[in-house]
Amino acid sequence: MLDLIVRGGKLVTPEGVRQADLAVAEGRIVQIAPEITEPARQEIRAEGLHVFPGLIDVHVHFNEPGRAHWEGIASGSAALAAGGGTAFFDMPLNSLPCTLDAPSFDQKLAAMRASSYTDFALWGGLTPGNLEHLPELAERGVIGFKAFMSNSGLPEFPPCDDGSLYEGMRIAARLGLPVAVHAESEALTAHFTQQKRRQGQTTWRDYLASRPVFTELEAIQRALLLAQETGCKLHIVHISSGAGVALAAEARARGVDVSLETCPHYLAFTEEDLERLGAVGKCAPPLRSREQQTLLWNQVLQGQVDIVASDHSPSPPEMKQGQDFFAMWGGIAGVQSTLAVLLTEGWQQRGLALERLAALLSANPARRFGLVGKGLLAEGYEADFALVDLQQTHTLKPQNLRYRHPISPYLGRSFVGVVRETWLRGQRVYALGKIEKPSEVRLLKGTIPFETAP
Ligand SMILES: NC(=O)N[C@H]1NC(=O)NC1=O
Ligand SMILES: [Zn+2]
Ligand SMILES: [Zn+2]
Repeated sequence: MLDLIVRGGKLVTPEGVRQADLAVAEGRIVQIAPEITEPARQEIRAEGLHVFPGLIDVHVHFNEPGRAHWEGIASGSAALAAGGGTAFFDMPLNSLPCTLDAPSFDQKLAAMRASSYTDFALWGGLTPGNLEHLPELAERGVIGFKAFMSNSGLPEFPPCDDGSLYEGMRIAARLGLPVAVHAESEALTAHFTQQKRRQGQTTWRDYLASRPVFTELEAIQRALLLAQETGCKLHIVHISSGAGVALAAEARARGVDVSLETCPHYLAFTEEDLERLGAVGKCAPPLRSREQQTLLWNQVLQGQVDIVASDHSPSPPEMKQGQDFFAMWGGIAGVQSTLAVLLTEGWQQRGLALERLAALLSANPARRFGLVGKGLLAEGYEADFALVDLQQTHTLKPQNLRYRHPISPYLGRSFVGVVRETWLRGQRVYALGKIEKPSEVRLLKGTIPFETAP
């Protein structure tokens, strides 16, 4: 007996969109066919709806333990599910302690198991002070190591100097795990920041001027060189500029093992929007010019960007206020809106094919990080999916947001598509505004072997 049949939905598969029935047993997709006649315990009618693979957001900061007043695992993962997501990779910082060794990993894992509505993976931190702890983090099952090349905004997570990044990449290469970098030059951004602040220039325009595109390019270039030299798998998070993507794509063409991530906010906003958004739109790297955004969109459409992730990094409202733009928290709250942004700005407005959209949000994250059985609507894969009505539109209101604080640059914006339901391994976790706890959530580990020859 089957557990579930999803009837007559338009399935978004790598081969394109096709209308079919989808059958689930024991949490997996067991059959996809024009008409499934076997009996099932439950049926859902999906005629007129699209069925997307569940989003896998490889970049969020849910900040728990320690800073649940900024966000939280329950609120953050509920927001993800409300946006069609079924798994997230939590960053090793903004939580207290940061995920820098085995005990802090264990603490975060316990918090995740207690509160998450979806599956998850954990990034371990790579900082100058924890190189000797990388092997124990690998044994625990981190998905990779995250390093900052510039100030993280938090003293407890210091950036890597070149030497530490090089050594960390050597260790990561030996362990078979990727290194993710926040690529902005500390030397240059610190220089421009001090220059501006010394002159009392602290507006949003001054903040933009302190982090020009070339400060991102310089760090990307250096990370690529170090990855090439050490043989480490590199993932560049939140590339904000078309120029940055071009640089990394060139290196990939020469054989560097690098994956490229951008975020919905770089695709949805430009620097001119900062005047209106204020601190709600502050992030690092910052929003870019229309020209850089156009280039970035073309690269997304041409398949040069691998992954779109939210970099959801909110703070309490009081940290987003004041006169000094440099002093405010930098981070965008967006984990609930990724699919909505790509459907509207990508599919509707720029002709991004739905199967390419699903590759950016689900299949590529699963493939790059070795999540076997995740990220596709195909037989044998886990039954993680979202039912989406593309006939409907919606305008994002504060009461729709499931975040700890109802703050988001997308408030008031209209989007095509409404997520009706989200299912994790054959269990409904979200339906029409209501969130439900699944019987089990899992720590996802990559299948890359972490003990390879030295
Ligand atoms: N610490 C932290 O979450 N920083 C993030 N925020 C942001 O805008 N960029 C980041 O790297
Ligand atoms: Zn970052
Ligand atoms: Zn981040």
